[in-house]
Amino acid sequence: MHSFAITAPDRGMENSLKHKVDRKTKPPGALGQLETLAVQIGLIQQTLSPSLDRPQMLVFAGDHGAAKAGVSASPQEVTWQMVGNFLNGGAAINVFCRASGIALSVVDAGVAHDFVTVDGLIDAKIAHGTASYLDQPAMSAAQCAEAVGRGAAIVRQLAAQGCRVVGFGEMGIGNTAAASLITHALTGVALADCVGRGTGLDDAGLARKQALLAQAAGRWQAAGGDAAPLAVLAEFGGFEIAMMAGAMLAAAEAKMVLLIDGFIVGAAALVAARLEPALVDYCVFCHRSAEPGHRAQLQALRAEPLLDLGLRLGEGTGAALAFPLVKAAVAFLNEMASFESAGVAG
Ligand SMILES: Cc1cc2ncn([C@H]3O[C@H](COP(=O)(O)O)[C@@H](O)[C@H]3O)c2cc1C
Ligand SMILES: O=C(O)c1cccnc1
Repeated sequence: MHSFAITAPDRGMENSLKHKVDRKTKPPGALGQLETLAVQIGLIQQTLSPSLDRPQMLVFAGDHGAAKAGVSASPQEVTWQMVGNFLNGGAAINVFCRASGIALSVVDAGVAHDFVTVDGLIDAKIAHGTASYLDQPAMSAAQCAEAVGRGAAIVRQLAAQGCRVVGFGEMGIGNTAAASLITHALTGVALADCVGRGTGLDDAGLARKQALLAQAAGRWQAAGGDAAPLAVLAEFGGFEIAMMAGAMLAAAEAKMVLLIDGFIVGAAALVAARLEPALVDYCVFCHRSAEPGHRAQLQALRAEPLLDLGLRLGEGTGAALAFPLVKAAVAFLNEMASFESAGVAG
């Protein structure tokens, strides 16, 4: 397995950063979570004047064998069709990345479709979709390791180009189901509390999804219930989640700021953080998803998300929407007057 050298940022500068924040022309603590964010980013970059160079969104796409069994309200073809929409600039994530000043690339981690080569699409396809975890592990250990490695390689290339902040998004019909199983297996929270309506299942659809996922969790338990992070990842998939986990590990290793989106990206972050706990120090948890299982992830990671807008879209939309706040945190640290420089008593 790949290894990643991830250490928590050195806290030696923390007091200087806090002092800089406290000397700004405002009451102490008045910028709330933005103050915590400014200190976090200063620590990640080990500077009192951080900069968010070359922000990049990576949208990882993959298909799920279990999608055909009816774990989603939407048909599997929507995955590749939405990839086309991303490449044409028409999806929500395109709009929000443009609005927030983030470049966007799409990664084919394992979509069940053959794409033509185009700008903006990174071909890292492991296979045409995973196997169904209703019958067997979604992927082999070798495929899982390959996905993690390819995700890491993509981010290392970005780091070499000077990217300091990377957002994570995803597309894959059926991937809320995979995220639910991963969350259940890694946190121990009851499966029923980790399963939600995804793209919009009705009550009968939700009951069916619950039953199918209980079957999958039962098969895993019967096979020994190995709860090691990579075992869980290979068991339930998907390729986009595995590739994101590798990309996140490489991003933390490169001391980038990681913008974590909602429930599915959160499942990848949970896997990565179980492998390398210091990863969370590099993560900005951008929003709280309306998917109920997101709560279990955030609690397990002791994360306080920036936004709570009732979003349940994925694609990286919550991360792109939160990025202006991240920029604002860095901007106030760099640009706001201090009591001394402004001649204000404080
Ligand atoms: C048109 C459309 C656009 C999307 N963009 C993101 N998702 C989101 O929905 C999927 C997960 O939900 P489930 O597990 O229920 O399939 C993922 O692809 C996710 O990114 C979409 C879903 C649809 C239908
Ligand atoms: O929070 C998410 O990532 C999410 C929720 C529902 C559907 N797709 C994604």
